[in-house]
Amino acid sequence: MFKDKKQIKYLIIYIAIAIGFIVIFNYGKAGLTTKKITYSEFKTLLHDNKIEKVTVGPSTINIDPKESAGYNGLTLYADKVVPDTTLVAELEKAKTDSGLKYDGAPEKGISFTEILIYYILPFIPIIIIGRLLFGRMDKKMGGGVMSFGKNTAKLYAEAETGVTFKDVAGQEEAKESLKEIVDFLHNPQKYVDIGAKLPKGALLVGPPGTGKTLLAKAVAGEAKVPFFSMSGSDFVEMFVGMGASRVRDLFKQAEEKAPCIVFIDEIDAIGKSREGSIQGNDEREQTLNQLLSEMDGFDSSKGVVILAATNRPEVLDKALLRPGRFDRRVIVDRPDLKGRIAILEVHSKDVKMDDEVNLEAIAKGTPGAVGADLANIVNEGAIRAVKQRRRFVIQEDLEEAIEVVIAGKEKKDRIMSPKEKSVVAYHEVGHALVAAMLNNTDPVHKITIVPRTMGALGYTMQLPEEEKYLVSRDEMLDEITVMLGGRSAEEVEFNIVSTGASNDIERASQSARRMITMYGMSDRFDMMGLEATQNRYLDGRAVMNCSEATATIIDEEVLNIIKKCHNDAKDVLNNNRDLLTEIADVLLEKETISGDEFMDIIYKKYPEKKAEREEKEKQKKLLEEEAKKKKEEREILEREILEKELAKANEIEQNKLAEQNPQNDISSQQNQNMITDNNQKVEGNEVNSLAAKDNQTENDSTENNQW
Ligand SMILES: Nc1ncnc2c1ncn2[C@@H]1O[C@H](COP(=O)(O)OP(=O)(O)OP(=O)(O)O)[C@@H](O)[C@H]1O
Ligand SMILES: [Zn+2]
Repeated sequence: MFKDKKQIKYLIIYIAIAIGFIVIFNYGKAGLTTKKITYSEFKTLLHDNKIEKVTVGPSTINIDPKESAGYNGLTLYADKVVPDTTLVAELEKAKTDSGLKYDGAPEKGISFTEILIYYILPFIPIIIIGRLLFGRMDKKMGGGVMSFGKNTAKLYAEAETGVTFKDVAGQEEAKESLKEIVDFLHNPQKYVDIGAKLPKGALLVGPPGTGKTLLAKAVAGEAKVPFFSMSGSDFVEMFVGMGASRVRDLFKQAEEKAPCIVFIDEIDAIGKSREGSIQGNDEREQTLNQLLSEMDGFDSSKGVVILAATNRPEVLDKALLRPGRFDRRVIVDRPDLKGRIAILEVHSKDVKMDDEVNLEAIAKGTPGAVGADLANIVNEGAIRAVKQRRRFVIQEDLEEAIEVVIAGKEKKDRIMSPKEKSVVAYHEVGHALVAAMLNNTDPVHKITIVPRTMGALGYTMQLPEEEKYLVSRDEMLDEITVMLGGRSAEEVEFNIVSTGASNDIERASQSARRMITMYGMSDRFDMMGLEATQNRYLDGRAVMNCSEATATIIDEEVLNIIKKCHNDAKDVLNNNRDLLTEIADVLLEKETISGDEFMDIIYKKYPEKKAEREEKEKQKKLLEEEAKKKKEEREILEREILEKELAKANEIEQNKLAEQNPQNDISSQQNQNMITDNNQKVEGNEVNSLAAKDNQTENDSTENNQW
């Protein structure tokens, strides 16, 4: 009920004020109109004839003094302590002397007026203050203690996000599909007039950190409309029925502020499919139903557009994806090389960089990284520059930042025994050497045995020479062999096995399994699909799709692959014991060696490898040039086709106009312009769809053999 400390603080203040009021009122009862005096003082007043009236009760005596007694109208009372046998005689005497009135009274109960004054009245100001306090709190924090249903909780509203499409880099396809929504928000009437059905919602789908939230904000920013955002998990937080009422409130607010963007992050938290859940989750279902009916209910011509983000589109309820709801799907995938360069550029805009900094190299070194990672790398680099008292970020800062983001900070103070250090060195060189000797592997970029905070005792970094969208069977096998090369080196050199290879083993087994179950790379099962990806955008988790008997055979096949690769790795290392020792010694001495240093040692023994590498690089350059030329040719061709079509369309249109209206030259001219405009738009779209790449991200792009 109390969501944070602030709320508890308010409650304490409230109670304190309440107690204060009660004390004041009760003090008033005791001390403001009555005064206690001693029994002897009472007797003195009585003898001096200064009393108007006395009422004798079982335990107290109430006294109304005369004005001459000087008590300013206070009522007095005294405790009746001792049995006073002469009291009645004295009262009788005073009655004759000065007309005193006296009476006996039973101990009286509390009268209704007293209850009203002393016990009810004080609560009125308390209630008023309480309402004021909590009312204010509601407004500040939304949905506070006194208004459970009213939703503003965690609703995050921005009048203007200030984010534009320029801030989102490398998501060109996604931006293209969202531009339409921006245009619609700018000018809904245009669409209404022509009778076009307007988009109600779009679903942004992609892995975490690729910029879905950023894109949604950019749509709002470009259209200059308010941005409401809420996370799916906030809807299903508190009590049953809350979620639905929050949805209702959210839409009510949005309609008041239309045109605007409503962004629901993690929509899978409420939008999970209702089928298949036997138990059912009433709260979530209610919330989802409310969302569906709100989406159906609102009038899209007002200009409310709902954007939702998820990285698990496959679990969403089909009803959410039907026309009129989230019928558009915008893929926000991991950026490719070009995208990564662009993202790095965006984030280094406000960072002072040395002229030598090569962002392309950084982008090449981070296959698989998403926008959030890259933003993080630039920032880590800047922090490192500050630490080293430099005014500019240099390439080295960024290189180091990549490693910090991948493997954690260096832990130079960890002391390892020389024996352990040597095991780690051989392990890493094992990975690197196997990679260098096999044909279908990525070049080694760096080998290090400086421990890192994220558990790595050392690692070997390989970087692909170019963006890869497809991985062949041979490449997968060689990759597995490289992963197993670390442990193999320990065996070959020390004839021991250690716990250090657990991560290698896990990844190798996973790759081997996928080869069989998902990629159709085994003879035994041919192209039979045995596993289905469940979670393409999150972690690629898969579910088995076969009988138990088959699963047993799959295990056998996985084991066969692993055994073969393990043996291959050991063979490579046994054949190159000299290199293994030499490089391990260098690594133990230097702790980190670069890919070039490493390859130089290899080239001494295998000069032909050097020639091979050079040949490869030459080929690559040629290919690049060819691709560039082809692209230019294609553009020229497209332009020619377009021009021809344009001319044809103009001709037809002109002929038509001439028939209809032979005199009116001006309007025909105008129409011609319009046609040109339209055609230009077509051109833009065509170029774009041709440029759209088949962005296949199946390959495991992190190639760091952590130990
Ligand atoms: N394409 C991009 N261009 C520029 N910056 C980006 C891009 N993608 C991500 N970022 C950076 O990463 C941060 C996090 O991105 P964002 O929160 O939008 O990711 P998301 O896809 O919504 O992630 P999640 O699914 O975890 O919510 C952004 O604030 C931004 O700094
Ligand atoms: Zn390893």
